[in-house]
Amino acid sequence: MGMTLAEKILAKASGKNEVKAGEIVWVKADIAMMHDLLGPRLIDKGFKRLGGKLFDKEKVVVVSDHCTPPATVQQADILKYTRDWAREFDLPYYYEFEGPCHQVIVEHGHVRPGRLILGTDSHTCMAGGMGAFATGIGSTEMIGVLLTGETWLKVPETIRVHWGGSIPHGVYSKDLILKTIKDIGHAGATYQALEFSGSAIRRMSLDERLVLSNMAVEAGAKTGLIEPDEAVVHFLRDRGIEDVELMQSDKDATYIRELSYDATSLEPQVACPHEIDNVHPVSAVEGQAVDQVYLGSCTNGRISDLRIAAQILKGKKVSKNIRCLVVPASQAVWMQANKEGILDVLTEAGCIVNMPSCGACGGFTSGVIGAGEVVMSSSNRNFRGRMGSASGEIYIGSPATVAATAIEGKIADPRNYIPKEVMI
Ligand SMILES: CC(C)[C@H](C(=O)O)[C@@H](O)C(=O)O
Ligand code: SF4
Repeated sequence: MGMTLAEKILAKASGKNEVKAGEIVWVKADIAMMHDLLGPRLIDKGFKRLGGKLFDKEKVVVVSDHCTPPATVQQADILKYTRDWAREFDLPYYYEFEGPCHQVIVEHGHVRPGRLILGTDSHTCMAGGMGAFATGIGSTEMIGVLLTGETWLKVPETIRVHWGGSIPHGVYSKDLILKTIKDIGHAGATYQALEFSGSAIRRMSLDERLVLSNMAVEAGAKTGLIEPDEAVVHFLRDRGIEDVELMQSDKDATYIRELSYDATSLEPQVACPHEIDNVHPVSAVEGQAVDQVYLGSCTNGRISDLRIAAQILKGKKVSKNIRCLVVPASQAVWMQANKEGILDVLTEAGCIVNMPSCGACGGFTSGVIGAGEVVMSSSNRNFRGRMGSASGEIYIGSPATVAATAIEGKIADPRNYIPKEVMI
């Protein structure tokens, strides 16, 4: 019987020829990833009590991103703890101040098609956009992975999400995933995998694909996969990685559910407070006043996102009534944006460019919101208190919607600001 991509990767990770949804398998991790907040400081005691020997330090990646730069003494202590731990175990892959872990592990070539990636963060699923089976696990579970390199997983059923047609002017992958989550619901794909397919997805850049897989968990999914293709091969080849296996779902694979859309008629979408599936077309919320806009995060802080924002904001000014924070998703993105003059364009327009970090996205550092403040954000979550005060309100949309909103100080339709010929 045919297998889905998720089943194929888990078959490989469990050393079997075939697995099927519902089966419980022991799997070997190709990468075990932790970050500062849910990493060493939480696992160290238990890990050492059980022997304290890493299964393979080449497969362990630690990224300090949530507490960078530290806003409190407690965060500074967490950073120091994490750094000391990485030194104690002589980890070859410890990254600090480089940006959110999910982006950093992609850029450094740890994410490859067919790999099983386990991380102590819910958005680990982002790596599925490169054709890996990637999922978040708890810190306690990570102790077992660090000691043995293994864990058990139930093979998930797969929902196929097909986006045919072509994406219209002013609409982006963020709009596709918001519409998808609206229909599935924020818990509608619990313990299932999403697999994105169709002509609209095939034509997307890797940057755009990663937005879809990043947000799979917002529908409750275990992971979000996209069949890897030449774009992934080129990306890895640029990083000196040649040996890339392009696995695909079999034609006769079984899906638990199939959703089919035509992207051609999609409008920009906005998730309204306080749930990510409370999604409406931008026309329904246009004019809603905001206090802050935030362009960043592992969801939508990549170079293509910054390019879109710069196209919209070039020669214009951010509304005087708001703060506009721009946070590149990594140091590499920051440097590329600098080289292209994007940071100048954004700064001249009145944006504040912060260092790559989880800071404002999760309400940890630089950029938290106060009581009753309203934000338009390019990130992935809008529950109460996510970015600071529990009485704040968060709207989520594409980088283009965020940039257009920055100009008006009110939620705005990006299609009014993008020259027709500019598409990514
Ligand atoms: C801090 C952590 C619990 C968290 C996650 O796991 O997703 C964070 O990265 C987020 O985006 O909310
Ligand atoms: S969603 Fe936000 S807080 Fe979570 S890893 Fe990404 S950037 Fe960091």
